[in-house]
Amino acid sequence: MSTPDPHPSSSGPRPPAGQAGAEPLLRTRGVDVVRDGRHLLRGIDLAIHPGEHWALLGPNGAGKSTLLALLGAVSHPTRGEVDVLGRRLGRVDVRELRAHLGHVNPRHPLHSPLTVREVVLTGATSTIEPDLYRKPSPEEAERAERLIDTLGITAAAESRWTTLSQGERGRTLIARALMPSPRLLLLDEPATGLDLTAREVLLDSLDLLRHQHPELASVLVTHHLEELPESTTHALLLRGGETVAAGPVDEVMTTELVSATFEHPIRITRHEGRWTARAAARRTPRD
Ligand SMILES: Nc1ncnc2c1ncn2[C@@H]1O[C@H](COP(=O)(O)OP(=O)(O)OP(=O)(O)O)[C@@H](O)[C@H]1O
Repeated sequence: MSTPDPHPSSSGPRPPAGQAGAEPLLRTRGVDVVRDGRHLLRGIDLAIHPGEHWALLGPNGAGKSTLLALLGAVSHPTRGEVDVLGRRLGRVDVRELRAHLGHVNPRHPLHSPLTVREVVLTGATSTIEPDLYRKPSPEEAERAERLIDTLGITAAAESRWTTLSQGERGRTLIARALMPSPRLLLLDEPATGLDLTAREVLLDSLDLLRHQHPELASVLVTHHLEELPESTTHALLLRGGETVAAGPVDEVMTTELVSATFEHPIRITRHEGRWTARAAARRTPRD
Protein backbone atom coordinates (compact mmCIF):
# COMPACT_ATOMS: atom_id res chain seq x y z
CA MET A 1 0.00 0.00 0.00
CA SER A 2 1.51 3.32 -0.99
CA THR A 3 1.34 6.46 1.11
CA PRO A 4 -0.79 9.35 -0.15
CA ASP A 5 1.43 12.26 -1.16
CA PRO A 6 0.91 15.04 1.39
CA HIS A 7 2.91 17.54 -0.70
CA PRO A 8 1.12 17.99 -4.01
CA SER A 9 3.85 20.27 -5.37
CA SER A 10 6.28 17.33 -5.33
CA SER A 11 4.18 15.22 -7.70
CA GLY A 12 4.71 17.16 -10.91
CA PRO A 13 2.38 19.43 -12.87
CA ARG A 14 -1.22 19.53 -11.64
CA PRO A 15 -4.41 20.96 -13.03
CA PRO A 16 -5.29 24.47 -11.83
CA ALA A 17 -6.78 24.73 -8.35
CA GLY A 18 -10.52 24.68 -7.89
CA GLN A 19 -11.27 23.15 -11.28
CA ALA A 20 -13.44 20.14 -11.80
CA GLY A 21 -10.86 18.61 -14.21
CA ALA A 22 -8.50 17.89 -11.31
CA GLU A 23 -8.68 14.56 -9.45
CA PRO A 24 -11.04 14.99 -6.51
CA LEU A 25 -9.47 14.90 -3.06
CA LEU A 26 -12.71 13.55 -1.69
CA ARG A 27 -15.43 11.64 -3.45
CA THR A 28 -18.53 9.94 -2.14
CA ARG A 29 -20.93 7.89 -4.25
CA GLY A 30 -24.32 6.73 -3.08
CA VAL A 31 -23.33 6.93 0.57
CA ASP A 32 -25.74 5.74 3.24
CA VAL A 33 -25.04 5.66 6.95
CA VAL A 34 -27.47 3.58 8.98
CA ARG A 35 -27.17 3.34 12.78
CA ASP A 36 -29.62 1.46 15.00
CA GLY A 37 -31.81 0.92 11.94
CA ARG A 38 -32.02 4.69 11.24
CA HIS A 39 -30.76 6.41 8.09
CA LEU A 40 -28.44 9.21 9.24
CA LEU A 41 -27.27 9.80 5.66
CA ARG A 42 -28.89 8.68 2.43
CA GLY A 43 -27.52 8.72 -1.11
CA ILE A 44 -24.77 11.32 -0.63
CA ASP A 45 -22.79 12.07 -3.83
CA LEU A 46 -20.01 14.58 -3.49
CA ALA A 47 -16.71 15.47 -5.18
CA ILE A 48 -14.29 17.99 -3.67
CA HIS A 49 -11.34 19.20 -5.72
CA PRO A 50 -8.13 21.07 -4.86
CA GLY A 51 -8.77 24.75 -4.22
CA GLU A 52 -12.46 24.26 -3.35
CA HIS A 53 -13.79 25.45 -0.02
CA TRP A 54 -17.07 23.81 0.87
CA ALA A 55 -19.63 24.90 3.41
CA LEU A 56 -21.65 22.04 4.89
CA LEU A 57 -24.91 23.54 6.11
CA GLY A 58 -28.07 22.19 7.65
CA PRO A 59 -30.23 22.26 10.76
CA ASN A 60 -29.56 20.32 13.97
CA GLY A 61 -29.52 16.60 13.34
CA ALA A 62 -29.20 16.97 9.54
CA GLY A 63 -26.17 14.66 9.45
CA LYS A 64 -23.35 17.20 9.08
CA SER A 65 -21.07 15.69 11.74
CA THR A 66 -21.86 12.19 10.47
CA LEU A 67 -20.73 13.22 6.99
CA LEU A 68 -17.64 15.02 8.29
CA ALA A 69 -16.64 11.86 10.18
CA LEU A 70 -16.73 9.93 6.89
CA LEU A 71 -14.73 12.59 5.04
CA GLY A 72 -12.15 12.58 7.84
CA ALA A 73 -11.82 8.76 7.67
CA VAL A 74 -13.12 8.57 11.24
CA SER A 75 -16.05 6.28 10.39
CA HIS A 76 -17.22 4.10 7.50
CA PRO A 77 -20.36 4.20 5.35
CA THR A 78 -22.98 1.47 5.66
CA ARG A 79 -23.35 1.50 1.86
CA GLY A 80 -21.67 3.33 -1.00
CA GLU A 81 -18.13 4.47 -1.62
CA VAL A 82 -15.95 7.06 0.06
CA ASP A 83 -12.59 7.91 -1.53
CA VAL A 84 -10.33 10.10 0.55
CA LEU A 85 -7.14 11.35 -1.16
CA GLY A 86 -7.68 8.66 -3.80
CA ARG A 87 -7.98 5.83 -1.24
CA ARG A 88 -11.20 3.85 -0.74
CA LEU A 89 -12.38 3.67 2.86
CA GLY A 90 -12.54 0.03 3.89
CA ARG A 91 -9.44 -0.86 1.88
CA VAL A 92 -6.91 1.44 3.49
CA ASP A 93 -5.26 1.94 6.88
CA VAL A 94 -7.35 4.87 8.11
CA ARG A 95 -4.74 5.93 10.68
CA GLU A 96 -2.25 6.45 7.88
CA LEU A 97 -4.84 8.36 5.86
CA ARG A 98 -5.81 10.59 8.78
CA ALA A 99 -2.21 11.74 9.10
CA HIS A 100 -2.67 13.50 5.75
CA LEU A 101 -5.89 15.28 6.68
CA GLY A 102 -6.14 18.41 8.75
CA HIS A 103 -9.07 17.70 11.03
CA VAL A 104 -9.91 20.46 13.49
CA ASN A 105 -11.78 19.02 16.42
CA PRO A 106 -13.28 21.78 18.60
CA ARG A 107 -13.21 19.34 21.54
CA HIS A 108 -9.43 18.90 21.40
CA PRO A 109 -8.70 16.67 24.41
CA LEU A 110 -5.67 18.57 25.76
CA HIS A 111 -5.52 19.36 29.46
CA SER A 112 -1.84 20.12 30.06
CA PRO A 113 -0.59 23.72 29.98
CA LEU A 114 1.34 23.58 26.68
CA THR A 115 2.10 26.87 24.97
CA VAL A 116 0.46 27.79 21.66
CA ARG A 117 3.75 27.04 19.91
CA GLU A 118 3.99 23.60 21.55
CA VAL A 119 0.39 22.76 20.64
CA VAL A 120 0.99 23.75 17.01
CA LEU A 121 4.12 21.56 16.95
CA THR A 122 2.13 18.51 18.12
CA GLY A 123 0.55 18.67 14.65
CA ALA A 124 3.86 17.40 13.21
CA THR A 125 3.42 14.11 15.09
CA SER A 126 -0.42 14.07 15.08
CA THR A 127 -0.34 13.62 18.84
CA ILE A 128 -2.13 15.44 21.64
CA GLU A 129 0.94 15.74 23.87
CA PRO A 130 4.47 16.45 22.58
CA ASP A 131 6.64 13.43 21.83
CA LEU A 132 9.33 13.92 24.48
CA TYR A 133 11.79 11.72 22.59
CA ARG A 134 11.57 13.71 19.39
CA LYS A 135 12.85 17.25 18.89
CA PRO A 136 11.09 19.25 16.14
CA SER A 137 13.28 19.73 13.06
CA PRO A 138 14.32 23.30 12.11
CA GLU A 139 11.88 23.06 9.16
CA GLU A 140 9.03 22.09 11.47
CA ALA A 141 9.88 24.91 13.87
CA GLU A 142 9.94 27.39 10.99
CA ARG A 143 6.66 26.09 9.56
CA ALA A 144 5.03 26.38 12.99
CA GLU A 145 6.11 30.05 13.19
CA ARG A 146 4.73 30.77 9.72
CA LEU A 147 1.38 29.16 10.54
CA ILE A 148 1.20 30.97 13.88
CA ASP A 149 1.73 34.18 11.93
CA THR A 150 -0.90 33.33 9.26
CA LEU A 151 -3.44 32.55 11.95
CA GLY A 152 -2.63 35.85 13.69
CA ILE A 153 -1.59 34.36 17.04
CA THR A 154 2.07 35.43 17.16
CA ALA A 155 1.46 37.59 20.23
CA ALA A 156 0.02 34.55 22.03
CA ALA A 157 2.73 32.06 20.95
CA GLU A 158 4.04 31.71 24.52
CA SER A 159 0.61 31.73 26.15
CA ARG A 160 -0.56 28.51 27.73
CA TRP A 161 -3.43 26.43 26.33
CA THR A 162 -5.23 26.41 29.66
CA THR A 163 -5.42 30.23 29.65
CA LEU A 164 -6.36 30.79 25.98
CA SER A 165 -9.67 32.25 24.88
CA GLN A 166 -11.90 30.06 22.73
CA GLY A 167 -10.97 32.09 19.63
CA GLU A 168 -7.24 31.70 20.31
CA ARG A 169 -7.73 27.97 20.84
CA GLY A 170 -9.59 27.66 17.56
CA ARG A 171 -6.84 29.41 15.60
CA THR A 172 -4.15 27.39 17.41
CA LEU A 173 -5.90 24.16 16.38
CA ILE A 174 -6.14 25.25 12.75
CA ALA A 175 -2.39 26.03 12.73
CA ARG A 176 -1.77 22.62 14.36
CA ALA A 177 -3.90 20.84 11.76
CA LEU A 178 -1.86 22.47 8.98
CA MET A 179 1.53 21.32 10.29
CA PRO A 180 1.70 18.14 8.15
CA SER A 181 0.84 20.17 4.98
CA PRO A 182 -2.51 18.44 4.51
CA ARG A 183 -4.30 18.76 1.19
CA LEU A 184 -7.61 18.88 2.95
CA LEU A 185 -8.74 20.77 6.03
CA LEU A 186 -11.93 19.72 7.84
CA LEU A 187 -13.43 22.29 10.21
CA ASP A 188 -16.32 21.43 12.51
CA GLU A 189 -18.17 24.62 13.54
CA PRO A 190 -14.96 26.62 14.08
CA ALA A 191 -16.78 29.87 14.97
CA THR A 192 -19.17 28.45 17.57
CA GLY A 193 -19.04 30.41 20.82
CA LEU A 194 -16.76 33.15 19.48
CA ASP A 195 -17.54 36.82 20.08
CA LEU A 196 -17.90 39.10 17.08
CA THR A 197 -14.24 40.17 16.92
CA ALA A 198 -12.90 36.64 17.45
CA ARG A 199 -15.21 35.33 14.71
CA GLU A 200 -14.15 38.01 12.24
CA VAL A 201 -10.45 37.43 13.00
CA LEU A 202 -10.92 33.69 12.49
CA LEU A 203 -12.72 34.17 9.16
CA ASP A 204 -10.01 36.61 7.98
CA SER A 205 -7.37 34.03 8.92
CA LEU A 206 -9.16 31.36 6.90
CA ASP A 207 -9.39 33.68 3.89
CA LEU A 208 -5.67 34.45 4.16
CA LEU A 209 -4.77 30.79 4.57
CA ARG A 210 -6.75 29.81 1.48
CA HIS A 211 -5.11 32.62 -0.47
CA GLN A 212 -1.61 31.52 0.62
CA HIS A 213 -2.30 27.82 -0.12
CA PRO A 214 -4.31 27.78 -3.37
CA GLU A 215 -4.21 23.96 -3.67
CA LEU A 216 -5.70 23.37 -0.23
CA ALA A 217 -9.33 22.23 -0.10
CA SER A 218 -11.56 22.53 2.93
CA VAL A 219 -14.94 21.58 4.34
CA LEU A 220 -16.45 23.81 7.01
CA VAL A 221 -19.51 22.73 8.97
CA THR A 222 -21.83 25.37 10.36
CA HIS A 223 -25.48 26.17 11.11
CA HIS A 224 -24.92 29.87 10.50
CA LEU A 225 -24.35 31.55 7.14
CA GLU A 226 -22.74 34.51 8.91
CA GLU A 227 -19.91 32.18 9.92
CA LEU A 228 -18.85 31.47 6.34
CA PRO A 229 -15.60 33.00 5.09
CA GLU A 230 -15.76 35.08 1.92
CA SER A 231 -13.49 32.52 0.24
CA THR A 232 -16.22 29.82 0.37
CA THR A 233 -16.58 28.41 -3.17
CA HIS A 234 -19.15 25.60 -2.81
CA ALA A 235 -21.92 24.50 -0.50
CA LEU A 236 -23.74 21.31 0.38
CA LEU A 237 -27.14 21.73 2.02
CA LEU A 238 -28.27 18.77 4.11
CA ARG A 239 -31.71 18.06 5.57
CA GLY A 240 -32.68 14.84 7.31
CA GLY A 241 -29.55 13.08 6.05
CA GLU A 242 -30.25 13.91 2.38
CA THR A 243 -28.74 16.44 0.00
CA VAL A 244 -31.03 19.37 -0.76
CA ALA A 245 -28.45 20.96 -3.09
CA ALA A 246 -24.72 20.81 -3.72
CA GLY A 247 -22.50 22.88 -6.01
CA PRO A 248 -21.03 26.36 -6.55
CA VAL A 249 -21.96 28.58 -3.64
CA ASP A 250 -23.91 31.21 -5.60
CA GLU A 251 -26.13 28.51 -7.14
CA VAL A 252 -26.76 26.74 -3.85
CA MET A 253 -26.93 29.49 -1.24
CA THR A 254 -30.23 30.89 -2.45
CA THR A 255 -33.29 32.01 -0.52
CA GLU A 256 -35.28 29.13 -1.99
CA LEU A 257 -32.80 26.33 -1.28
CA VAL A 258 -31.76 27.50 2.19
CA SER A 259 -35.46 27.91 3.14
CA ALA A 260 -36.11 24.36 1.97
CA THR A 261 -33.12 23.10 3.98
CA PHE A 262 -34.17 24.74 7.23
CA GLU A 263 -37.91 24.22 6.52
CA HIS A 264 -38.58 27.87 7.25
CA PRO A 265 -38.90 30.93 5.00
CA ILE A 266 -35.46 32.52 5.14
CA ARG A 267 -34.15 35.40 3.06
CA ILE A 268 -30.50 35.21 2.04
CA THR A 269 -28.43 38.23 1.11
CA ARG A 270 -24.78 38.45 0.12
CA HIS A 271 -22.95 41.69 0.75
CA GLU A 272 -19.22 42.27 0.12
CA GLY A 273 -18.76 38.52 -0.19
CA ARG A 274 -20.44 37.57 3.10
CA TRP A 275 -23.87 36.06 3.72
CA THR A 276 -26.69 36.93 6.06
CA ALA A 277 -29.88 34.99 6.70
CA ARG A 278 -33.11 36.38 8.13
CA ALA A 279 -36.60 34.98 8.56
CA ALA A 280 -38.46 36.15 5.44
CA ALA A 281 -41.87 36.71 7.02
CA ARG A 282 -41.63 38.55 10.35
CA ARG A 283 -44.59 39.30 12.56
CA THR A 284 -45.14 42.93 13.56
CA PRO A 285 -45.30 43.69 17.33
CA ARG A 286 -49.13 44.09 17.10
CA ASP A 287 -49.64 40.55 15.68
N1 LIG B 1 -24.31 6.43 16.67
C1 LIG B 1 -25.53 6.89 16.44
N2 LIG B 1 -26.59 6.09 16.55
C2 LIG B 1 -27.84 6.54 16.30
N3 LIG B 1 -28.11 7.81 15.94
C3 LIG B 1 -27.08 8.66 15.83
C4 LIG B 1 -25.73 8.25 16.06
N4 LIG B 1 -24.93 9.34 15.85
C5 LIG B 1 -25.73 10.37 15.53
N5 LIG B 1 -27.01 9.97 15.50
C6 LIG B 1 -28.18 10.79 15.11
O1 LIG B 1 -28.01 11.12 13.76
C7 LIG B 1 -28.57 12.40 13.48
C8 LIG B 1 -27.52 13.24 12.77
O2 LIG B 1 -26.51 13.58 13.70
P1 LIG B 1 -25.32 14.57 13.35
O3 LIG B 1 -24.56 14.78 14.61
O4 LIG B 1 -24.59 14.07 12.17
O5 LIG B 1 -26.13 15.88 12.94
P2 LIG B 1 -25.60 17.37 12.78
O6 LIG B 1 -26.16 17.88 11.50
O7 LIG B 1 -24.12 17.41 12.92
O8 LIG B 1 -26.32 18.05 14.01
P3 LIG B 1 -25.90 19.31 14.92
O9 LIG B 1 -26.07 20.50 14.04
O10 LIG B 1 -26.95 19.30 16.00
O11 LIG B 1 -24.52 19.11 15.41
C9 LIG B 1 -29.00 12.96 14.81
O12 LIG B 1 -30.41 12.81 14.90
C10 LIG B 1 -28.29 12.10 15.83
O13 LIG B 1 -29.05 11.97 17.01
